[in-house]
Order: sequence, then C-alpha cells, then structure tokens
Amino acid sequence: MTTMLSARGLMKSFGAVTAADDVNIEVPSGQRVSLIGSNGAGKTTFVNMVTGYLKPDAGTIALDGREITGLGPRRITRLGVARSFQIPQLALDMTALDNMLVAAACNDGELSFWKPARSPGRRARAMALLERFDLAAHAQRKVSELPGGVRKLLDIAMALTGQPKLLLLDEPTSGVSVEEKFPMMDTIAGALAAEKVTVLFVEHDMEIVTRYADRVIAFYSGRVIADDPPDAVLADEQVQRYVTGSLRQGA
Ligand SMILES: Nc1ncnc2c1ncn2[C@@H]1O[C@H](COP(=O)(O)OP(=O)(O)OP(=O)(O)O)[C@@H](O)[C@H]1O
Repeated sequence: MTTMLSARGLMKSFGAVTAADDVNIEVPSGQRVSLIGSNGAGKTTFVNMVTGYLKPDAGTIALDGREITGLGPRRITRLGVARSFQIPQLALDMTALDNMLVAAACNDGELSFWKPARSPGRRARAMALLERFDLAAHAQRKVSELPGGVRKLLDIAMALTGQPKLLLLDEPTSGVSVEEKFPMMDTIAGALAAEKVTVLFVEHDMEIVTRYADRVIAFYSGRVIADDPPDAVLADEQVQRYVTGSLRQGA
C-alpha cells in the first residue's frame, strides 16, 4: 500500500506557544484517521500545515510521494488535498447542484464567463456524488431551504468534486442531533470509501472515533502522544488524562 501523507519532524511555534513539536505522521492510502486532542492541542495547526495555510518552521510534508512543504493552499488543492469545514462554506441562494458545479469548476481552475460551470460532464459527476451522499432529491433546492445536517453532507460532497487524494474534515457531525449523527456518519463513510479517498478527520466525539476511525492520532501540547487503532488509543493512560478526561489531570 502506498503512503498518501508523510509528515516528518514538523515544528511550528506562535511566539512562546509550541503548536507542533516534532510531529511525525505517515498515513497509508485509503486509511480513515481521526485526529483527537483537547482545545489547543495542535490538531488544526497540523491540518493547516498539510493544507498550506501555515508554513512549518521545520520539517517536511509529502503527498503521495511528492513534497508539498511550504506550497500555498491553491497549489496543494491542485495536487489533491481537499478540506471541509465545521461550518459549511455554501452559497445559500444557489441550489445544491449549482453549489456542486461551482465547486467543481473552481477545483478545475476553470470558473469564468467563457467556461460555464454547467458542462454536461461536470453535471453528471456532480449528480453521481449527490447520489452517493443521499442528496439527489435536494439537487434543485436552494441551500437556504436545507436543514443543517444536509448542508454538512453537501459541503463534504463539494470537497470531493475535484477527486482529491486526501480529504481533511473538521468534526463532520458537530451540531447534529444524537439520533442523526450515526446515520449521517454511515452515509459519509460509505461515500468516502466509494470515492477511495484517504481521510483525516478532527473529532471530539469519542463514539464517532470508535466507530468510524481505522486509526486515531492523539495530540497534546503540539505533540503526538498516541497513534494506534481506536481501542488502544482510548485505553492509553496519557490519552485518558489529557484528551478524554476519564483520568483527571494530577490523578
Ligand atoms: N494563528 C495563531 N496565532 C497564535 N497562536 C495560535 C495560532 N494558531 C494556533 N495557535 C495556538 O497554537 C496552539 C494549538 O492550536 P490549534 O488550533 O492547533 O489547536 P486545536 O487542537 O486545533 O484546538 P481546537 O480543538 O480548539 O480547535 C494553541 O495554543 C493556539 O492558541
């Protein structure tokens, strides 16, 4: 199996705060990896370095064998890294399908007056993706009319329009009700497996982590303190002390 992401010796400081302290992470192609850690542990800093929003002070990052360290976000997106945010980035006045088409055109670097987003090929691919996410019935509805959970699914579907190699998700079910979160994650996991995309997802909900991650990487104070399958990480004493809180600090 090929290595999709390789981060070696990553360092990043903000003044006196060390947000990444010798972070080493190798992710094989097709794996679904959850990043956990309490607030300020360094998860977003790591994601921002992979996506090019932050330049590491030291260390290297390679995507599918190609070094991407220090490249800007647009270059890194072109090379196959996509991202979906906790708060969906959608055009509310446009339909779900048109949001997909614009995302696809932006990913192709082709959105202009002369090259309309609505090409037949792009439309077929967008509809196929909407179907994978159980969103086909919403294709012609304006995003402003759609419930929050549907918007989140749409945002992830949009991130896949460029056929990325690596997808970074930020708490895909945050703000979703307890009854909805597992069905929604089943849909997301099924769609991501069908797209054969490697996934890193930041998550605070340990039930989601246990059910849906192949592997869990725990951060604390800018360092990776555990990196193993979910059961092993959640049983780790440092993780219980500093992440899940099941062992109180100082206990
Ligand atoms: N742009 C910045 N400027 C200054 N300090 C920053 C910046 N970004 C992050 N930090 C600091 O770096 C540390 C790691 O933050 P980071 O956002 O990576 O944590 P996190 O694990 O993603 O937390 P959360 O779960 O709250 O999003 C924190 O102490 C944070 O305050």
